[in-house]
Amino acid sequence: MTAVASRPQAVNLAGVDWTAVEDDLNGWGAARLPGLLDPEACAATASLYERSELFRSRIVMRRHGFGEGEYQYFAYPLPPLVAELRTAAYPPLARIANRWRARFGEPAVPERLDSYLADCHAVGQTRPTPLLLKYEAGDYNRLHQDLYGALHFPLQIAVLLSRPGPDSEGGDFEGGSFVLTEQRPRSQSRAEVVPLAQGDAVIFPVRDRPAEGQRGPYRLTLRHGVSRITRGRRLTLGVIFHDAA
Ligand SMILES: O=C(O)CCC(=O)C(=O)O
Ligand SMILES: [Fe+2]
Repeated sequence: MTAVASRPQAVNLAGVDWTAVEDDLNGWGAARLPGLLDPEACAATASLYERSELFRSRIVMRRHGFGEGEYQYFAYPLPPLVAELRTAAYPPLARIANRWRARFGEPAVPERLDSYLADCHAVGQTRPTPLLLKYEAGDYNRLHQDLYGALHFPLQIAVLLSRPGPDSEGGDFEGGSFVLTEQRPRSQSRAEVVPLAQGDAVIFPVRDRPAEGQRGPYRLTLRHGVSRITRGRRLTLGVIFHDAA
């Protein structure tokens, strides 16, 4: 058993104010969860990157034009901490997602992750999507959307596992900001940089979010990425709720 497996309280979701999360998502397109993982859980999760038997595939970003750096998708069964985070964060996020879907007259997604994944599996989206990303100095992640088939859950989470800051202050890396862009239809994009400390999470829309126009709701299109890492190494845990085709 890993240290992660033996600490079921490692995911600190109990104190989250989901109303504030929803307000932040509706207000500016992202919500920060400070200290979702403690430093020990961050280090234990980051160390999983070396355990290739835990993953179903490894992606070298340059080969696909995605940027510089690499990531690995976990295999099922997910490590306990990752499974716990995906399962526990799903219901409150589904409630937010369903209020968004209702504004467009779309049917609700299931209230529980296992039911939602059954829907994914029924349309051939069976491969797990939670991932660990690893960037070294000079690496970056181009603005993108994590869509893997016809079904997508509207929200996702990324957790910073490394310590930002200069070496002299114990930081693991510098640069490497989490960036979101948001585009109105037929308009220019707005960028939002989300400052993250080690263990902080950011919740953000996978593809779009509703905004209220004069003739009813319309969609703002979002993309996310990471600016260039200028020193050191930066690891992230990505939690995507839909499985992949
Ligand atoms: O490394 C990051 O902060 C972004 C990761 C990402 O693209 C994702 O989790 O989908
Ligand atoms: Fe992503």
